[in-house]
Amino acid sequence: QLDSVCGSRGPSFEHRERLPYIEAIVKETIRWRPVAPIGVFHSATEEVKFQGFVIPKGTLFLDNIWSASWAQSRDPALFPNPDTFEPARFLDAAGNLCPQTPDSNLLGFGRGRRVCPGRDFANAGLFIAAASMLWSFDFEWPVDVNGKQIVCDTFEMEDHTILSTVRPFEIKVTPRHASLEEKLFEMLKERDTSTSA
Ligand code: HEM
Repeated sequence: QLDSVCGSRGPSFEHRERLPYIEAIVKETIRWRPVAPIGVFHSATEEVKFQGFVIPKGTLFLDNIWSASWAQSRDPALFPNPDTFEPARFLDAAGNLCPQTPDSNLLGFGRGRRVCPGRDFANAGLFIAAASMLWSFDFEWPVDVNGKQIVCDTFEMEDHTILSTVRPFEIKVTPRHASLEEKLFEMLKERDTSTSA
């Protein structure tokens, strides 16, 4: 899809609507491994009574996004084989984004009035990063001296205060186009000219 839509010029936001598989990769990534497990701190601006509890003014709250999102994003009724990374679950038989699949935006970006206001910007950034990397390179697991693949355990997560990522891992990266470096510089130059014009 990337090669037929973007050809030798590389992906840009103009291609976004015609790259539903890349959009599906982004949605599946947000579902599969939410990166902000506890959201950000909120505080009660006044005393709140909730389900028999009195929450004093000034109480700090953290939304347990990991637990809520994880439980929801692992629900096999919503997402069959939930532990498998499967972007196609967000596509219909014709390969278009499928509105029936629950939106993973609801899983990784919080909820309610304090839902992440940067989610469209984040999704756009993830789209262009995924499209550009996959257009530019092939990615494979490296092999050890016996030719056995060294596969990263994607359940081994690391905490970084409010963020959670997989541990550092190695990957073999091979350019998919001749003279890739020159092509990438040309693309950047073209975009600089079109944005400054
Ligand atoms: C993949 C990228 C991102 C993820 C997964 C993410 C996720 C989240 C989550 C889970 C929250 C907490 C919601 C809550 O506590 O209820 C949040 C809050 C927030 N995010 Fe993001 N975010 C991302 C990118 C961004 C970007 C790019 C921006 C800004 C350009 C941004 C700005 C904010 C702000 C300002 C809040 C606080 C909102 C509030 O408390 O009212 N985020 N984000």
